[in-house]
Amino acid sequence: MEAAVANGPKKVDDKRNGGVIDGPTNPMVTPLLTDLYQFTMAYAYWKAGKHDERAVFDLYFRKNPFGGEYTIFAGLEDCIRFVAHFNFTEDEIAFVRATLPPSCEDSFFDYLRGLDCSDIEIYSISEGSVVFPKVPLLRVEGPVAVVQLLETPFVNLINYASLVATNAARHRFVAGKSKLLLEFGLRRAQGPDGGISASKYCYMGGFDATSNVAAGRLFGIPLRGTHSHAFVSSFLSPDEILEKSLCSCDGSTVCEDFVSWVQTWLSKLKRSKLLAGIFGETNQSELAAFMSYALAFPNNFLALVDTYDVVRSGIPNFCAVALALNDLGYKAQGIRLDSGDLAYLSCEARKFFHSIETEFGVPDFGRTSITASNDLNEETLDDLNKQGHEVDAFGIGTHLVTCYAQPALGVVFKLVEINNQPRIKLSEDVSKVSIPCKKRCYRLYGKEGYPLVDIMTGENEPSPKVGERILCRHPFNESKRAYVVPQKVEELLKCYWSGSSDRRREELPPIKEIRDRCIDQLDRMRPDHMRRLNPTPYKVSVSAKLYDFIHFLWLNEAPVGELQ
Ligand SMILES: Nc1ncnc2c1ncn2[C@@H]1O[C@H](COP(=O)(O)OP(=O)(O)OP(=O)(O)O)[C@@H](O)[C@H]1O
Ligand SMILES: O=P(O)(O)OC[C@H]1O[C@H](OP(=O)(O)OP(=O)(O)O)[C@H](O)[C@@H]1O
Ligand SMILES: O=C(O)c1cccnc1
Ligand SMILES: [Mg+2]
Repeated sequence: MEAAVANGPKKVDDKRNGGVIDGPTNPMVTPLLTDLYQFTMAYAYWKAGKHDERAVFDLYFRKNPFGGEYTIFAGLEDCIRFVAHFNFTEDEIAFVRATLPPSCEDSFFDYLRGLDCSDIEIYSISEGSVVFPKVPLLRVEGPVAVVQLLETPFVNLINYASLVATNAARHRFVAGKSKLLLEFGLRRAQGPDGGISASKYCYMGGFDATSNVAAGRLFGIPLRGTHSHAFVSSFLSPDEILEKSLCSCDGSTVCEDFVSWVQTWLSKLKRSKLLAGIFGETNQSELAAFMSYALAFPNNFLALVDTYDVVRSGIPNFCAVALALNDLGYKAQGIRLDSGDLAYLSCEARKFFHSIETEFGVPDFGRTSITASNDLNEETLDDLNKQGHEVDAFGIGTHLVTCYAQPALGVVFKLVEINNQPRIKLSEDVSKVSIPCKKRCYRLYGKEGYPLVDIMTGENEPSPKVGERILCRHPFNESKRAYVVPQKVEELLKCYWSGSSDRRREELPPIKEIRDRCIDQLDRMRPDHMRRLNPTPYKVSVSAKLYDFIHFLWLNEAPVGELQ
């Protein structure tokens, strides 16, 4: 196994494109990360002399997740990194040999030994795009046995990535653009890879930062964090603080006894006009924890205020420390609420901060940041909005990273053509019938600049043209069709891996660029596709020619029943 994470992923120098492709982020992503049947099929293809037949597979999903009408496509870069490094080590070949029945011929393993993805071509929608059911996210072409070996890892790499990026985008949609969204899910994620992937793809889907340090290092994602209840409850009293001096922010003065200074502020607050009667004796061990944290991080003081009593202790204690820091030229960052009624408590905190700004003339104190966490999800965010709240930042873990509302996206990988012969997979369930042929896919935009419809055509059909009317048909429902005169036509599938051919491939953009694409595309969607309750389905269609062909092939392949 390659020690990719510890020593930095292996690199492949793709000279034709002037770019270096790193190896998979996770060293567990090897050619063995597949289902056994991919190897048994590879052997059977090989034995039948079919292994090099040129196959075309589409990777797509059938239904948008979370009851929505859109999905964010993520995971492409990991697929490309995987194919760029696809080959078997001797150990892996020995394991496959020991796993398959002894009757399998030796030459098959020589064949495996020589395999790589130089004969594979991958056309893909750009990562971070808004995508819809049935439209291929990836079209993978190459020798059937090799493409088949890629099925499971590709579906694995795209399924959760796209699901969690979509979940992040949906949380962003409800929270609103102005809120800071922090992903706090590592401890609750499905294992280390779940945690790392969640941090990466939540950032891609529109979160601002993660608490996951390893993800910050691997992907350059902004890191953020506060502190825990354990830190607060670990202090017993202010007497524990031995080093009490704090230098002012500009270094010009030293406050020799920060602890007493904070106590003085607390007394002033207790006696103040606007705050009188709100609180009495605050919890002194909590105050000690806040003071210690401020002494350690005077520029980044953010206090968790719900360990004992938010209004009677946490907020006044925070304010006393923040005001003492303010006297030394430091600006406190804010508070975190992690229990109770987050709408009510955030409003109480805001009132408290405004009163201090007014009474003590501390500029901007009223705008001190309020972070909320505790089992948040789309519904609670929506509810908080309806009630009215004063939260500036949300820390979200469990529901976000485990995709609590829907655990899988149901991505599939289907053969659509072999040796230039279109293939179809039939099903009693029409939504499961595959769309045959090597296809091109386009997004057509309307007058108002919104995407109107995605259309799939046969590979050799002329592309839709701006200003030219084109008939868009539902792939399976005869009566659903519409003419569209596109104002803009965007071809969706671009070459991201061209094997050893001379075809130019697209660069793999940095994660920040993918995130910007995602945010930008979501912004340009028609609002009724985006709403949470009963969103309008986005139309996915095929050309008239492809429609006719699908139904010709369907009739051709389906046996005619006989009534007795
Ligand atoms: N104003 C609100 N409207 C709707 N849901 C809220 C509101 N405030 C908090 N919540 C949610 O309500 C749930 C409260 O959780 P829970 O019943 O475990 O209480 P708690 O406040 O965490 O108590 P504990 O002190 O035990 O931690 C959380 O999921 C939280 O996100
Ligand atoms: O609630 P989530 O969306 O998963 O966000 C992450 C949670 O993790 C921490 O809780 P902790 O591990 O201390 O557990 P607890 O709050 O459930 O006691 C933090 O205080 C958040 O509440
Ligand atoms: O930094 C935090 O406040 C944090 C990080 C992870 C989980 N809960 C909280
Ligand atoms: Mg919690």
